[in-house]
Amino acid sequence: MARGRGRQLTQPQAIAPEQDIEKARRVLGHRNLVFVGLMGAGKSAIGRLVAQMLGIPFVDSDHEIERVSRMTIPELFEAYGEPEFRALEARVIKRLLKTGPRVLSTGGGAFMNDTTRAMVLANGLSVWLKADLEVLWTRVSKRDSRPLLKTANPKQTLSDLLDQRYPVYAKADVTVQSRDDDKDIIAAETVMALARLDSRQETVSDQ
Ligand SMILES: Nc1ncnc2c1ncn2[C@@H]1O[C@H](COP(=O)(O)OP(=O)(O)OP(=O)(O)O)[C@@H](O)[C@H]1O
Ligand SMILES: O=C(O)C1=C[C@@H](O)[C@@H](O)[C@H](O)C1
Ligand SMILES: [Mg+2]
Repeated sequence: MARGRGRQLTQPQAIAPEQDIEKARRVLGHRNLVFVGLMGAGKSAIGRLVAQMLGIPFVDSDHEIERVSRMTIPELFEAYGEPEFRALEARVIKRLLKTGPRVLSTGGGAFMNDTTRAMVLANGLSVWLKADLEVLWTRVSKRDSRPLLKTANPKQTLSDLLDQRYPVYAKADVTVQSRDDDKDIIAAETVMALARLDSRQETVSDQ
């Protein structure tokens, strides 16, 4: 009993308040909650948890691309190159955005594509999971499944991508800091950030 209380006291943010979950669902409506951000930011891991918290389905565009093409992402890059991959990614995301509500975690480059970004901004609610280079590097260096990081100096490549992409990811509707805290905490913070959008709408319509 005492142990249970202790856990609650040390991790209070890991559970979003029920009224915030309700507000977040209301804000989302029938749209997709679209996670964007660099490789390793946690779009897939946190997106899945947020979907569980909101009680809505989860889909990952990288997995969906692999499912429809019956190829892995490294194989697609190898066989067709990045432009073809981006075109396929845009088609898959366009289709996924038609069904909601759900959580859609995208591949790291999806929101950089003008067509995909315009579709996401028009039809979804976007969340940028923002993380520091060191956090990202610790995570992505554990696996070598990212074709864009198959370079002579992958950490420098990741740093360059961060410089290029962060101004564009910043166009997302909401930004949440991803860091080495418990994944449930980051997921709960996302839900609470969505709930705050609902309060803003109420404030505006009340005036
Ligand atoms: N808050 C966290 N604490 C610890 N590990 C985390 C956290 N968030 C994510 N991770 C881990 O980091 C790794 C990368 O996360 P994930 O695959 O979700 O990133 P991603 O943004 O989907 O990357 P990609 O663009 O390559 O698909 C995974 O092993 C995941 O479990
Ligand atoms: O950041 C990127 O451009 C990518 C991230 C991954 O999720 C994959 O979509 C692919 O490896 C490209
Ligand atoms: Mg992912």
